Amino acid sequence: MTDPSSITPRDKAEILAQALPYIRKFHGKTMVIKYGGNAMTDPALQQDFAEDVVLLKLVGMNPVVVHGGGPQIEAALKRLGKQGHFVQGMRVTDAETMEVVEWVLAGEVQQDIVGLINQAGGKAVGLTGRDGGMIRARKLKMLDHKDASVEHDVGQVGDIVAIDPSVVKALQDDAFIPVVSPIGFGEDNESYNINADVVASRLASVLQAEKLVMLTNIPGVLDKQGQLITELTPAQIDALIADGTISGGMLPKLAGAIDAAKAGVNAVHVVDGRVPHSMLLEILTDQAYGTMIRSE
Ligand SMILES: Nc1ncnc2c1ncn2[C@@H]1O[C@H](COP(=O)(O)OP(=O)(O)O)[C@@H](O)[C@H]1O
Ligand SMILES: CC(=O)N[C@@H](CCC(=O)OP(=O)(O)O)C(=O)O
Repeated sequence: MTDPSSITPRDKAEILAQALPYIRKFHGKTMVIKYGGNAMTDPALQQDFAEDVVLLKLVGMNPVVVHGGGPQIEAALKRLGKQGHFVQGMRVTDAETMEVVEWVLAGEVQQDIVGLINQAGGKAVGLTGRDGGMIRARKLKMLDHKDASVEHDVGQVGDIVAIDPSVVKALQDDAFIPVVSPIGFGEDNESYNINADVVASRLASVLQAEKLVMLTNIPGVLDKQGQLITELTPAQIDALIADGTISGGMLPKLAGAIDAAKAGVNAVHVVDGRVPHSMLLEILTDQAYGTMIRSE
């Protein structure tokens, strides 16, 4: 993979010229960008991210940002003397944790991203799954990956029942950039904490997005030797889960990626968000970054 910091002016001109067919091809298309909490730790990178999102919008695409915030929730819990706990990549969410999740995701992380996009010249609007009745959820019934007779109680973690994308579409049509926090609502108006990868994947499917780009803190999916795997099929992913190569936060990411690819999202990529402008390079150049997930 090319390190973008080593690109010369001549390379830059080449990249700009290369971008034209992609700009034409993706005009009017929806790009769902999952911005992982681990990819947003550096302020300079956050600003680059916001500028890239605005650039996509200005050249005629429809970026939709779904953000995470796992490390930021973790830090807030620590300040309250609470220790976070995960089962198969999902945070065990009791009532107090749910309050922290809502306040950190919708109050802090989302508003930071909205502010940065607006500063970069875009018009971002922050939403949770409650807004416009977007994300209906119920309590997740989580079965063990290795032994399906074992069920884990992960508290107020949501399983998506349905996504109504009309609020996102209305905002897109009015030139706004939606920034979605992964919080759903239940039948009794209770809140659910939903993994941001799951929300991004489902939203990409429902919107029939052209691409789903998941920005994280690793070059892509790695094999047992730590080498980057550039392409993966569902069968290969199953094998990597079974032998323990894929674990933790990569589990919901890849489950979501497969679902989106199968639902007709043309390209699903897991990309290193710590590399400046990796999302833009992925969308607007010939260069492939990270891991692409295929539907078969
Ligand atoms: N085979 C694998 N390849 C790459 N990352 C993996 C793999 N298995 C587990 N992981 C973990 O998944 C993490 C990415 O998921 P996560 O921490 O949830 O990030 P994000 O906040 O971007 O969603 C990586 O940092 C890594 O620790
Ligand atoms: C159920 C569940 O695990 N929810 C996540 C929501 C945030 C998230 O997904 O953040 P990242 O994308 O940064 O990992 C959590 O509480 O951490």
